[in-house]
Amino acid sequence: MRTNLSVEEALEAVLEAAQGELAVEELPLKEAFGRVLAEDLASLVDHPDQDDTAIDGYACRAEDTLGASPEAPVRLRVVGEAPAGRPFPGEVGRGEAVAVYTGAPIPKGADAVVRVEDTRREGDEVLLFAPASPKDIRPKGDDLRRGEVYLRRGDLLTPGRLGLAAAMGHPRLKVFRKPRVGILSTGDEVVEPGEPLPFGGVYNSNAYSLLGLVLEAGGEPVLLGKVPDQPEAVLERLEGAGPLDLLLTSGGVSMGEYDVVRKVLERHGEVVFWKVRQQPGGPLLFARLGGLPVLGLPGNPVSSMVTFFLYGRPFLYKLLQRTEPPYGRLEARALTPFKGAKGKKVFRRGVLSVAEKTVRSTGNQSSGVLRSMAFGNALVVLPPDRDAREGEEVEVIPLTFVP
Ligand SMILES: Nc1nc2c(c(=O)[nH]1)N[C@H]1C(S)=C(S)[C@@H](COP(=O)(O)OP(=O)(O)OC[C@H]3O[C@@H](n4cnc5c(N)ncnc54)[C@H](O)[C@@H]3O)O[C@H]1N2
Ligand code: MOO
Ligand SMILES: [Mg+2]
Repeated sequence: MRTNLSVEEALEAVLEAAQGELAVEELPLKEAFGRVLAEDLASLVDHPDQDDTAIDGYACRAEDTLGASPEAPVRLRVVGEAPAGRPFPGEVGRGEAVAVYTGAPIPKGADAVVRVEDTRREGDEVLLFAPASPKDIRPKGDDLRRGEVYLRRGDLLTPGRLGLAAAMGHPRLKVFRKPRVGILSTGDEVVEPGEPLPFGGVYNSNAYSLLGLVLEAGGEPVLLGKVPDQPEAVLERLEGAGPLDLLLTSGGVSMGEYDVVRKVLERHGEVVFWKVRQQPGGPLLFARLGGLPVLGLPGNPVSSMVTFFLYGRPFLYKLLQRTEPPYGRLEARALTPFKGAKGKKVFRRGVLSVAEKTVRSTGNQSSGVLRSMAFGNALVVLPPDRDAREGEEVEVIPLTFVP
């Protein structure tokens, strides 16, 4: 077993365990939102499929309209119309115009359009107060070209990308199966919300903040409930967990006599590492139980969330072959001081303003104060042995869903 790893070493070990291909399933478009594509998608069509008009107006020949102005309007004969979806069947000749509506193909013979606001209709004729121009013609393939790949294996299906898949003509999409992530809470003191809280008890918040984080990262959470701090109880629940791609346990990984998760995994599994030089989350444990990777998250509510974010989320991204990194990084100016720690990389919770490029502390930074994760939107990263003073530039990891 390795111990006292750096954050980078720990991440490398966790990612090494994210092996194997997730099965692929085919879903109709309406069920594919938020899923990850398992295939490259090429467009089945050109869009627009031919030159079309971006405005409501008249299509004509530009050379017929040169110099048109309110003082010297040009008069054209209207020979027909082309609403979107109903192309004009004929051809536009000299001195002629066709009434066109946004999205309609440009009629044969025309090479320019004038907006309806710059015209006046007079029966079969139209007066143009401005020259027609080709700038409002959207060329064929302006948006999409047939055969070109616009979405790739590993791309998350965001609203825009789901629409793009539809625009390319695909009714069904191949996506990766969601990785199944077990969530097991441990602790004699842990009680489900809704039950009376005994003296010294604490409501089980970890299961639900982890559930949210798993969903956000594209996994399928499998709630395995809560077990007391007894090795037999932990083992029994783990063995009955069903097929999983990753198991999260919360609590029971530190130095205490009743920190049984570590003991169970040492005895019945293989502990890959225990303890990372970071705060919060220092007691993090990573193990294998049979073939199953297990992240033993420290029980403190902030610690379990931060360690999932830093290790569990990249694990799931790798399994899902995501094209985007699991989180971004940026620099911001500290509006408050942030306290570092000796020999440890520190992740303080902050409120980041992207517009101002500033970050301030959420206040009480104890690992037991979950409000810092509920109202903070970023982690402020401090290298070992470094405090940040007010006004200093600091590294920040936004705690938001990366598209
Ligand atoms: N002597 C030492 N004591 C501790 C150390 C250490 O290095 N030496 N490390 C501290 C750090 S850092 C952390 S983090 C915690 C980690 O503790 P465990 O993973 O063993 O977790 P527990 O002892 O079971 O619980 C810790 C804390 O979190 C609360 N908790 C647990 N589960 C939940 C839950 N599902 N929902 C809400 N809150 C939960 C629990 O009641 C405790 O207050 O150890 C330090 N100790
Ligand atoms: O590292 Mo513990 O995770 O601070 O409270
Ligand atoms: Mg403990």
